Amino acid sequence: MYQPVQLSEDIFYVGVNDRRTELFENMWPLPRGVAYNSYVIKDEKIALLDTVEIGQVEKFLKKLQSVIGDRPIDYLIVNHMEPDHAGSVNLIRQLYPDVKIVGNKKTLPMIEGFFEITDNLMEVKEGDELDLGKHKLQFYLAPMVHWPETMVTYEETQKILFSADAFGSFGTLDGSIFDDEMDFSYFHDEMRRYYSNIVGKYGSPVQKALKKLSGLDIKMIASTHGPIIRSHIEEVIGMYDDWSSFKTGEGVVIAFASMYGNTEEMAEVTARAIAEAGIKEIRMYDVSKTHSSYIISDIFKYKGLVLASPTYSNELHPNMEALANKLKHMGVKDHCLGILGSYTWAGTSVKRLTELGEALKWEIIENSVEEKHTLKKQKYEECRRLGKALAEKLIAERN
Ligand SMILES: Cc1cc2nc3c(=O)[nH]c(=O)nc-3n(C[C@H](O)[C@H](O)[C@H](O)COP(=O)(O)O)c2cc1C
Repeated sequence: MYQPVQLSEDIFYVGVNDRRTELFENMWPLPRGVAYNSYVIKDEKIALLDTVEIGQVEKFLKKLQSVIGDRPIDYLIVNHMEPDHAGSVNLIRQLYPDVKIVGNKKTLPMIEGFFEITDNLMEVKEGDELDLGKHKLQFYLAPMVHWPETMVTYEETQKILFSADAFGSFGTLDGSIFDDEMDFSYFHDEMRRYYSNIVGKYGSPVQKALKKLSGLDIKMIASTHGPIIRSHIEEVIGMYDDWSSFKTGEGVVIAFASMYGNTEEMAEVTARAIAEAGIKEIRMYDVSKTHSSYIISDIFKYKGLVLASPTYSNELHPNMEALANKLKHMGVKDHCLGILGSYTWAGTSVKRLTELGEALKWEIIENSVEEKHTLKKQKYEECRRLGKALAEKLIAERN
Protein backbone atom coordinates (compact mmCIF):
# COMPACT_ATOMS: atom_id res chain seq x y z
CA MET A 1 0.00 0.00 0.00
CA TYR A 2 1.44 3.35 -1.01
CA GLN A 3 0.82 6.80 0.39
CA PRO A 4 -0.05 9.20 -2.45
CA VAL A 5 2.35 12.13 -2.84
CA GLN A 6 0.71 15.42 -3.80
CA LEU A 7 2.25 18.16 -5.90
CA SER A 8 -0.94 20.13 -5.33
CA GLU A 9 -4.50 19.31 -4.29
CA ASP A 10 -5.28 17.38 -7.49
CA ILE A 11 -1.84 16.57 -8.93
CA PHE A 12 -0.05 13.45 -7.73
CA TYR A 13 3.33 11.80 -8.10
CA VAL A 14 2.87 8.13 -9.05
CA GLY A 15 6.48 7.34 -10.00
CA VAL A 16 8.54 4.34 -8.90
CA ASN A 17 12.07 3.57 -7.80
CA ASP A 18 14.23 1.00 -9.56
CA ARG A 19 17.04 -0.31 -7.35
CA ARG A 20 17.64 -3.52 -9.31
CA THR A 21 18.68 -2.44 -12.79
CA GLU A 22 22.50 -2.39 -12.94
CA LEU A 23 22.91 -0.41 -16.15
CA PHE A 24 20.61 2.32 -17.42
CA GLU A 25 20.12 1.88 -21.19
CA ASN A 26 22.26 -1.24 -20.58
CA MET A 27 25.23 1.13 -20.51
CA TRP A 28 25.34 3.57 -17.59
CA PRO A 29 25.99 2.26 -14.06
CA LEU A 30 23.29 2.94 -11.49
CA PRO A 31 24.99 2.71 -8.08
CA ARG A 32 22.17 4.77 -6.58
CA GLY A 33 19.40 3.31 -8.75
CA VAL A 34 17.00 5.42 -10.77
CA ALA A 35 13.45 6.75 -10.42
CA TYR A 36 10.89 6.67 -13.24
CA ASN A 37 8.52 9.53 -12.49
CA SER A 38 4.93 9.67 -13.62
CA TYR A 39 2.19 12.10 -12.59
CA VAL A 40 -1.57 12.10 -12.57
CA ILE A 41 -3.99 15.04 -12.57
CA LYS A 42 -7.39 14.27 -11.08
CA ASP A 43 -9.87 16.77 -12.44
CA GLU A 44 -13.19 16.52 -14.34
CA LYS A 45 -10.99 14.64 -16.76
CA ILE A 46 -8.06 12.53 -15.58
CA ALA A 47 -4.70 12.96 -17.26
CA LEU A 48 -1.71 10.69 -16.76
CA LEU A 49 1.63 12.27 -17.68
CA ASP A 50 4.08 9.63 -18.93
CA THR A 51 4.29 6.09 -17.58
CA VAL A 52 7.17 3.95 -16.30
CA GLU A 53 9.53 1.21 -17.42
CA ILE A 54 7.47 -1.96 -17.89
CA GLY A 55 9.40 -3.99 -15.26
CA GLN A 56 8.11 -1.56 -12.63
CA VAL A 57 4.51 -1.51 -13.80
CA GLU A 58 2.97 -3.39 -10.88
CA LYS A 59 4.08 -0.82 -8.28
CA PHE A 60 3.10 1.96 -10.69
CA LEU A 61 -0.45 0.67 -11.17
CA LYS A 62 -0.92 0.27 -7.41
CA LYS A 63 0.08 3.89 -6.91
CA LEU A 64 -2.00 5.11 -9.80
CA GLN A 65 -5.11 3.25 -8.69
CA SER A 66 -4.71 4.41 -5.11
CA VAL A 67 -5.13 7.94 -6.50
CA ILE A 68 -7.83 7.50 -9.15
CA GLY A 69 -9.72 4.49 -7.77
CA ASP A 70 -12.19 3.13 -10.31
CA ARG A 71 -12.26 6.24 -12.48
CA PRO A 72 -10.97 5.82 -16.04
CA ILE A 73 -7.99 7.73 -17.40
CA ASP A 74 -9.14 10.20 -20.08
CA TYR A 75 -5.77 11.33 -21.42
CA LEU A 76 -2.30 9.80 -21.44
CA ILE A 77 0.20 12.54 -22.24
CA VAL A 78 3.34 11.09 -23.79
CA ASN A 79 6.06 13.69 -23.40
CA HIS A 80 8.79 11.27 -24.38
CA MET A 81 8.79 7.89 -26.10
CA GLU A 82 11.85 6.24 -24.56
CA PRO A 83 10.87 2.86 -23.08
CA ASP A 84 11.71 3.91 -19.51
CA HIS A 85 8.70 6.25 -19.76
CA ALA A 86 6.53 4.92 -22.59
CA GLY A 87 7.13 1.27 -21.63
CA SER A 88 3.72 0.92 -20.00
CA VAL A 89 1.69 2.79 -22.63
CA ASN A 90 0.35 -0.40 -24.17
CA LEU A 91 -0.75 -1.80 -20.84
CA ILE A 92 -2.46 1.46 -19.86
CA ARG A 93 -4.30 1.32 -23.16
CA GLN A 94 -5.40 -2.27 -22.49
CA LEU A 95 -6.62 -1.38 -18.98
CA TYR A 96 -8.24 1.89 -20.08
CA PRO A 97 -9.35 1.25 -23.70
CA ASP A 98 -10.98 4.67 -24.07
CA VAL A 99 -7.88 6.62 -23.04
CA LYS A 100 -6.79 9.22 -25.60
CA ILE A 101 -3.06 9.09 -26.16
CA VAL A 102 -1.72 12.62 -26.57
CA GLY A 103 1.49 13.36 -28.46
CA ASN A 104 2.86 15.53 -31.23
CA LYS A 105 3.29 14.68 -34.90
CA LYS A 106 6.59 12.92 -34.19
CA THR A 107 5.22 10.97 -31.20
CA LEU A 108 2.24 9.40 -32.90
CA PRO A 109 4.11 7.42 -35.58
CA MET A 110 6.33 6.08 -32.78
CA ILE A 111 3.22 5.00 -30.84
CA GLU A 112 2.16 3.13 -33.95
CA GLY A 113 5.65 1.75 -34.58
CA PHE A 114 6.27 0.53 -31.03
CA PHE A 115 2.75 -0.50 -29.99
CA GLU A 116 0.74 -0.78 -33.23
CA ILE A 117 -1.82 1.64 -31.77
CA THR A 118 -3.51 3.69 -34.50
CA ASP A 119 -6.77 4.91 -32.95
CA ASN A 120 -7.71 7.21 -30.10
CA LEU A 121 -4.60 9.26 -30.74
CA MET A 122 -4.66 13.01 -30.29
CA GLU A 123 -2.08 15.20 -31.96
CA VAL A 124 -1.08 18.44 -30.25
CA LYS A 125 0.97 21.28 -31.69
CA GLU A 126 3.22 23.91 -30.17
CA GLY A 127 1.23 26.00 -27.64
CA ASP A 128 -1.97 23.92 -27.87
CA GLU A 129 -4.08 23.75 -24.75
CA LEU A 130 -5.94 20.82 -23.22
CA ASP A 131 -8.73 21.62 -20.75
CA LEU A 132 -9.18 19.10 -17.94
CA GLY A 133 -11.71 21.18 -15.98
CA LYS A 134 -9.90 23.24 -13.35
CA HIS A 135 -6.52 22.42 -14.85
CA LYS A 136 -5.27 23.40 -18.26
CA LEU A 137 -2.29 21.89 -19.99
CA GLN A 138 -0.12 23.60 -22.59
CA PHE A 139 2.30 21.73 -24.82
CA TYR A 140 5.71 22.90 -25.99
CA LEU A 141 7.93 20.95 -28.35
CA ALA A 142 11.52 20.34 -27.24
CA PRO A 143 12.93 18.39 -30.18
CA MET A 144 16.24 16.59 -29.60
CA VAL A 145 16.18 17.05 -25.84
CA HIS A 146 17.17 14.32 -26.49
CA TRP A 147 14.82 12.47 -28.85
CA PRO A 148 13.03 14.16 -31.77
CA GLU A 149 9.51 13.80 -30.35
CA THR A 150 10.33 15.16 -26.88
CA MET A 151 7.84 17.72 -25.63
CA VAL A 152 7.11 19.28 -22.27
CA THR A 153 3.74 19.99 -20.69
CA TYR A 154 2.97 23.09 -18.64
CA GLU A 155 0.11 23.06 -16.16
CA GLU A 156 -1.17 26.63 -15.96
CA THR A 157 -3.01 26.81 -12.64
CA GLN A 158 -0.23 25.37 -10.48
CA LYS A 159 2.53 26.50 -12.89
CA ILE A 160 4.14 23.08 -13.03
CA LEU A 161 6.44 22.16 -15.88
CA PHE A 162 6.35 18.45 -16.68
CA SER A 163 9.73 18.48 -18.33
CA ALA A 164 10.25 14.91 -19.64
CA ASP A 165 13.94 13.94 -19.23
CA ALA A 166 15.10 17.56 -18.93
CA PHE A 167 16.30 18.37 -15.39
CA GLY A 168 16.31 14.66 -14.61
CA SER A 169 18.83 12.75 -12.56
CA PHE A 170 20.02 9.25 -11.78
CA GLY A 171 19.30 8.14 -8.22
CA THR A 172 16.18 6.88 -6.47
CA LEU A 173 13.84 9.07 -4.43
CA ASP A 174 14.40 7.70 -0.95
CA GLY A 175 11.37 8.98 0.91
CA SER A 176 12.05 12.56 -0.11
CA ILE A 177 10.46 13.35 -3.44
CA PHE A 178 10.84 17.17 -3.50
CA ASP A 179 14.17 19.01 -3.58
CA ASP A 180 13.38 20.87 -0.35
CA GLU A 181 12.79 17.62 1.52
CA MET A 182 16.44 16.63 1.05
CA ASP A 183 19.98 17.96 0.83
CA PHE A 184 19.60 18.67 -2.88
CA SER A 185 23.36 18.93 -3.43
CA TYR A 186 23.39 15.12 -3.01
CA PHE A 187 21.84 14.98 -6.50
CA HIS A 188 24.17 17.44 -8.27
CA ASP A 189 26.75 14.89 -9.45
CA GLU A 190 24.16 12.35 -10.59
CA MET A 191 22.20 15.08 -12.34
CA ARG A 192 25.29 16.15 -14.25
CA ARG A 193 26.25 12.53 -15.04
CA TYR A 194 22.72 12.01 -16.38
CA TYR A 195 22.76 15.23 -18.41
CA SER A 196 26.28 14.90 -19.82
CA ASN A 197 25.99 11.28 -20.92
CA ILE A 198 22.36 11.08 -22.00
CA VAL A 199 21.57 14.58 -23.25
CA GLY A 200 25.07 16.12 -23.49
CA LYS A 201 25.45 15.86 -27.26
CA TYR A 202 22.39 18.06 -27.74
CA GLY A 203 23.57 21.31 -26.19
CA SER A 204 22.09 23.54 -28.84
CA PRO A 205 18.56 22.00 -28.77
CA VAL A 206 18.68 22.35 -24.98
CA GLN A 207 19.61 26.02 -25.37
CA LYS A 208 16.66 26.51 -27.74
CA ALA A 209 14.29 24.80 -25.30
CA LEU A 210 15.55 26.92 -22.39
CA LYS A 211 14.92 30.08 -24.40
CA LYS A 212 11.44 28.93 -25.31
CA LEU A 213 10.55 28.11 -21.69
CA SER A 214 12.06 31.29 -20.27
CA GLY A 215 8.73 33.05 -20.85
CA LEU A 216 6.85 30.67 -18.55
CA ASP A 217 6.28 31.31 -14.87
CA ILE A 218 7.50 28.01 -13.43
CA LYS A 219 6.83 27.15 -9.79
CA MET A 220 7.72 23.48 -10.00
CA ILE A 221 9.70 21.27 -12.37
CA ALA A 222 8.48 17.69 -12.50
CA SER A 223 10.94 15.67 -14.53
CA THR A 224 10.66 11.99 -15.43
CA HIS A 225 13.75 11.13 -13.30
CA GLY A 226 14.98 12.39 -9.96
CA PRO A 227 13.62 14.93 -7.48
CA ILE A 228 10.71 17.27 -8.17
CA ILE A 229 12.19 20.75 -8.03
CA ARG A 230 10.37 23.62 -6.38
CA SER A 231 13.06 25.38 -4.32
CA HIS A 232 16.04 25.28 -6.69
CA ILE A 233 14.39 26.23 -9.97
CA GLU A 234 16.77 29.03 -10.90
CA GLU A 235 19.74 26.94 -9.85
CA VAL A 236 18.85 23.94 -12.02
CA ILE A 237 17.97 26.12 -15.01
CA GLY A 238 21.38 27.78 -14.52
CA MET A 239 23.07 24.39 -14.37
CA TYR A 240 21.37 23.34 -17.62
CA ASP A 241 22.32 26.63 -19.22
CA ASP A 242 25.98 26.12 -18.26
CA TRP A 243 26.15 22.48 -19.30
CA SER A 244 24.36 22.98 -22.60
CA SER A 245 26.63 25.89 -23.51
CA PHE A 246 29.70 23.89 -22.40
CA LYS A 247 30.53 26.42 -19.71
CA THR A 248 33.00 24.87 -17.30
CA GLY A 249 34.78 25.81 -14.08
CA GLU A 250 38.39 25.93 -12.99
CA GLY A 251 39.76 22.44 -12.55
CA VAL A 252 41.42 19.60 -14.39
CA VAL A 253 40.34 16.06 -15.21
CA ILE A 254 43.28 13.74 -15.81
CA ALA A 255 42.20 10.57 -17.56
CA PHE A 256 44.94 8.03 -18.15
CA ALA A 257 45.30 4.50 -19.45
CA SER A 258 48.24 2.48 -18.23
CA MET A 259 49.14 -1.19 -18.30
CA TYR A 260 52.49 -1.11 -16.49
CA GLY A 261 52.52 2.28 -14.82
CA ASN A 262 54.68 4.36 -17.23
CA THR A 263 51.82 6.56 -18.43
CA GLU A 264 50.36 6.76 -14.95
CA GLU A 265 53.69 8.10 -13.66
CA MET A 266 53.64 10.82 -16.31
CA ALA A 267 50.07 11.69 -15.27
CA GLU A 268 51.07 11.86 -11.59
CA VAL A 269 54.01 14.17 -12.29
CA THR A 270 51.80 16.43 -14.40
CA ALA A 271 49.10 16.45 -11.71
CA ARG A 272 51.59 17.56 -9.08
CA ALA A 273 52.73 20.47 -11.25
CA ILE A 274 49.08 21.49 -11.83
CA ALA A 275 48.45 21.45 -8.08
CA GLU A 276 51.65 23.41 -7.32
CA ALA A 277 50.54 26.05 -9.80
CA GLY A 278 47.37 26.60 -7.76
CA ILE A 279 44.59 24.48 -9.24
CA LYS A 280 42.56 23.00 -6.41
CA GLU A 281 40.14 20.78 -8.31
CA ILE A 282 42.01 17.88 -9.89
CA ARG A 283 40.22 14.61 -10.66
CA MET A 284 42.43 11.75 -11.81
CA TYR A 285 40.83 8.69 -13.39
CA ASP A 286 42.19 5.38 -14.65
CA VAL A 287 40.02 4.75 -17.73
CA SER A 288 40.26 1.01 -17.12
CA LYS A 289 38.79 1.34 -13.62
CA THR A 290 36.26 4.15 -13.75
CA HIS A 291 33.24 4.00 -16.03
CA SER A 292 33.47 6.66 -18.71
CA SER A 293 30.16 8.22 -17.60
CA TYR A 294 31.83 9.55 -14.42
CA ILE A 295 34.83 10.86 -16.35
CA ILE A 296 32.62 12.54 -18.96
CA SER A 297 30.50 14.08 -16.20
CA ASP A 298 33.58 15.72 -14.69
CA ILE A 299 34.78 16.80 -18.14
CA PHE A 300 31.49 18.75 -18.35
CA LYS A 301 32.41 20.39 -15.03
CA TYR A 302 36.06 21.36 -15.51
CA LYS A 303 37.76 23.21 -18.33
CA GLY A 304 41.16 21.53 -18.06
CA LEU A 305 41.73 18.04 -19.37
CA VAL A 306 44.81 15.84 -19.59
CA LEU A 307 44.53 12.69 -21.67
CA ALA A 308 47.35 10.19 -21.29
CA SER A 309 47.71 6.89 -23.12
CA PRO A 310 50.32 4.34 -24.08
CA THR A 311 50.54 3.28 -27.70
CA TYR A 312 48.78 -0.04 -28.13
CA SER A 313 49.07 -1.94 -31.39
CA ASN A 314 49.83 1.31 -33.16
CA GLU A 315 46.70 2.97 -31.71
CA LEU A 316 45.46 4.35 -28.40
CA HIS A 317 44.96 2.00 -25.47
CA PRO A 318 41.49 0.50 -26.19
CA ASN A 319 39.86 2.01 -23.10
CA MET A 320 41.24 5.45 -23.91
CA GLU A 321 40.08 4.97 -27.47
CA ALA A 322 36.57 4.27 -26.17
CA LEU A 323 36.59 7.44 -24.08
CA ALA A 324 38.02 9.48 -26.98
CA ASN A 325 35.32 8.17 -29.31
CA LYS A 326 32.56 9.10 -26.86
CA LEU A 327 33.93 12.62 -26.46
CA LYS A 328 34.17 13.00 -30.22
CA HIS A 329 30.70 11.59 -30.78
CA MET A 330 29.29 14.00 -28.18
CA GLY A 331 31.08 16.98 -29.69
CA VAL A 332 32.23 18.21 -26.28
CA LYS A 333 33.33 21.83 -26.69
CA ASP A 334 35.69 24.36 -25.23
CA HIS A 335 38.42 22.60 -23.27
CA CYS A 336 42.16 23.07 -22.70
CA LEU A 337 43.89 19.80 -23.42
CA GLY A 338 47.27 18.51 -22.26
CA ILE A 339 48.50 15.30 -23.91
CA LEU A 340 50.81 12.60 -22.58
CA GLY A 341 51.90 9.33 -24.17
CA SER A 342 54.21 6.39 -23.60
CA TYR A 343 55.56 3.83 -26.07
CA THR A 344 58.33 1.32 -26.62
CA TRP A 345 59.14 1.19 -30.33
CA ALA A 346 56.92 3.59 -32.33
CA GLY A 347 54.58 5.98 -30.57
CA THR A 348 51.21 6.97 -32.05
CA SER A 349 49.09 7.76 -28.96
CA VAL A 350 50.09 11.44 -28.79
CA LYS A 351 49.30 11.83 -32.48
CA ARG A 352 45.86 10.25 -32.01
CA LEU A 353 45.03 12.39 -28.99
CA THR A 354 46.16 15.48 -30.87
CA GLU A 355 43.81 14.54 -33.72
CA LEU A 356 40.99 14.24 -31.18
CA GLY A 357 41.73 17.66 -29.67
CA GLU A 358 41.89 19.23 -33.12
CA ALA A 359 38.66 17.56 -34.27
CA LEU A 360 36.88 19.01 -31.22
CA LYS A 361 38.59 22.39 -31.70
CA TRP A 362 40.00 22.32 -28.18
CA GLU A 363 42.94 24.46 -27.20
CA ILE A 364 45.89 22.08 -27.07
CA ILE A 365 48.68 22.97 -24.65
CA GLU A 366 51.96 23.14 -26.58
CA ASN A 367 54.65 20.53 -26.24
CA SER A 368 52.72 17.34 -25.61
CA VAL A 369 54.98 14.82 -23.91
CA GLU A 370 55.76 11.42 -25.41
CA GLU A 371 58.23 9.20 -23.54
CA LYS A 372 59.92 6.07 -24.79
CA HIS A 373 60.12 3.31 -22.16
CA THR A 374 60.09 4.56 -18.59
CA LEU A 375 59.89 8.23 -17.52
CA LYS A 376 63.33 9.88 -17.43
CA LYS A 377 64.68 13.28 -16.40
CA GLN A 378 64.05 15.28 -19.57
CA LYS A 379 60.44 14.14 -20.10
CA TYR A 380 59.81 14.42 -16.37
CA GLU A 381 60.63 18.13 -16.67
CA GLU A 382 58.46 18.37 -19.78
CA CYS A 383 55.50 16.83 -17.91
CA ARG A 384 55.98 19.43 -15.18
CA ARG A 385 56.13 22.23 -17.75
CA LEU A 386 52.98 20.96 -19.43
CA GLY A 387 51.12 20.80 -16.12
CA LYS A 388 52.24 24.31 -15.20
CA ALA A 389 51.27 25.71 -18.61
CA LEU A 390 47.80 24.15 -18.39
CA ALA A 391 47.28 25.48 -14.87
CA GLU A 392 48.42 28.98 -15.84
CA LYS A 393 46.04 29.01 -18.77
CA LEU A 394 43.11 28.19 -16.48
CA ILE A 395 44.18 30.69 -13.83
CA ALA A 396 44.50 33.42 -16.47
CA GLU A 397 40.79 32.93 -17.20
CA ARG A 398 39.70 33.64 -13.60
CA ASN A 399 36.86 36.20 -13.41
C1 LIG B 1 49.50 -5.27 -26.29
C2 LIG B 1 50.53 -4.20 -26.39
C3 LIG B 1 50.66 -3.50 -27.56
C4 LIG B 1 51.64 -2.51 -27.68
N1 LIG B 1 51.75 -1.85 -28.86
C5 LIG B 1 52.75 -0.94 -28.99
C6 LIG B 1 52.92 -0.25 -30.23
O1 LIG B 1 52.21 -0.45 -31.19
N2 LIG B 1 53.93 0.65 -30.34
C7 LIG B 1 54.80 0.89 -29.28
O2 LIG B 1 55.69 1.69 -29.40
N3 LIG B 1 54.61 0.27 -28.08
C8 LIG B 1 53.63 -0.62 -27.92
N4 LIG B 1 53.44 -1.27 -26.73
C9 LIG B 1 54.32 -0.91 -25.61
C10 LIG B 1 53.71 0.12 -24.66
O3 LIG B 1 53.17 1.21 -25.38
C11 LIG B 1 54.78 0.64 -23.74
O4 LIG B 1 55.30 -0.44 -22.98
C12 LIG B 1 54.29 1.71 -22.79
O5 LIG B 1 55.38 2.26 -22.08
C13 LIG B 1 53.29 1.13 -21.83
O6 LIG B 1 52.85 2.16 -21.00
P1 LIG B 1 52.18 1.82 -19.59
O7 LIG B 1 53.28 1.38 -18.65
O8 LIG B 1 51.56 3.09 -19.14
O9 LIG B 1 51.21 0.75 -19.81
C14 LIG B 1 52.48 -2.22 -26.58
C15 LIG B 1 52.30 -2.90 -25.40
C16 LIG B 1 51.33 -3.89 -25.29
C17 LIG B 1 51.16 -4.61 -23.99
